[in-house]
Amino acid sequence: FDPIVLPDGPYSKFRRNDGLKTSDRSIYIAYTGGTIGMKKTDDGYVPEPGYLEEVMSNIPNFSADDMPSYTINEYDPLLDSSQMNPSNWMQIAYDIFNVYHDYDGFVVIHGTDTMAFTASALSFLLENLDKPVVVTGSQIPLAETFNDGVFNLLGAMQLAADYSIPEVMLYFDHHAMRGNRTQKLSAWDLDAFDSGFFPNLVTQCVTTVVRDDLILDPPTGTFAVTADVSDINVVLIHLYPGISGDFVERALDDSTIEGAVILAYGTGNGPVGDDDFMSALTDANSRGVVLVDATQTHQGLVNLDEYGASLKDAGCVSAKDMTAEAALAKLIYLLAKGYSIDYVKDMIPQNMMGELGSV
Ligand SMILES: NC(=O)C[C@H](N)C(=O)O
Repeated sequence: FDPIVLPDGPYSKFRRNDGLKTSDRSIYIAYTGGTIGMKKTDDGYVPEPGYLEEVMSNIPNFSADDMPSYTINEYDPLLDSSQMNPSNWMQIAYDIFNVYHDYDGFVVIHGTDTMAFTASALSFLLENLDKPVVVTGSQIPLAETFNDGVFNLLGAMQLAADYSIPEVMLYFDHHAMRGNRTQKLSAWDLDAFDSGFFPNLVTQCVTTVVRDDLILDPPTGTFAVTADVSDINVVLIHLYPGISGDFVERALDDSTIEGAVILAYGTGNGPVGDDDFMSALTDANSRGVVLVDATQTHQGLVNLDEYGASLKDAGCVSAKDMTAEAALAKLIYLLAKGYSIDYVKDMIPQNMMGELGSV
């Protein structure tokens, strides 16, 4: 990007400009678990209650003058994010809902493994969000001398306090991305997340660079959490060479399944010449299962009209350039809202929360 043409932090229209100092602002931290707060033991890293807050209190940066005051709600139990399911997304959504009017912004401390799923889900669940929600964590625990957690958490906290960006963001390695565009690309690199074709919303350089032009417009409605996704049964089927119709049929053979994301190749392709495979999908579609074709690639755009035959012939609708995480979260959310099957199919390829479409 060109720093000359982009709004520098202080000039961003989302910079809070009410004369208050950062230290006069308060943020709420929902601490769900993850490596960032883990303690080293003889058995490896383990989440330990109270430990993250203790480590934070020993790092002066967290109580510096240019930091907001904060309240930490530590979840019980603290979870490795690989243990999370949609009912944990609801726990976070209701948690933020309950204290929404008491804080300037929100940070969700979360494990990295399923962070992109949670960030995607929250972007739909937190309806009419007009305050920042910043999801973060780290690859190395905060308690280690060399760690990425300290900058991730400091950056997330300042962003939640100083900017009124009305979005769920994922902050990692000095940049904030739109949450529902992110994927975890590395279990090794400290720059672990990326938002595909979609540029970073905020980049922490010597100053903070904010892409005002990309940030969602503030909502007109009232903040609410109206969908409960805890019990929605949706499956994700990752295509691979040799996948059989029998496998797909068994994966979908459950009357409680309401939807399926088919994680297809490249621009949404699959083995359309395999009649068993196609009829497994066609049958599910005729039973009312909403089938969504999303790409396996990190940068891709599903185009079901590219070739003569496509998964559209079996009833799939296009997730366009949505990530698998966003497609799954959006499908679950729309089904939880109780919309008709036709309406859900209609909405999947349409932009709702900035999750799809080019800039
Ligand atoms: N870096 C991490 O946070 C990974 C951890 N397994 C988690 O997702 O909770």
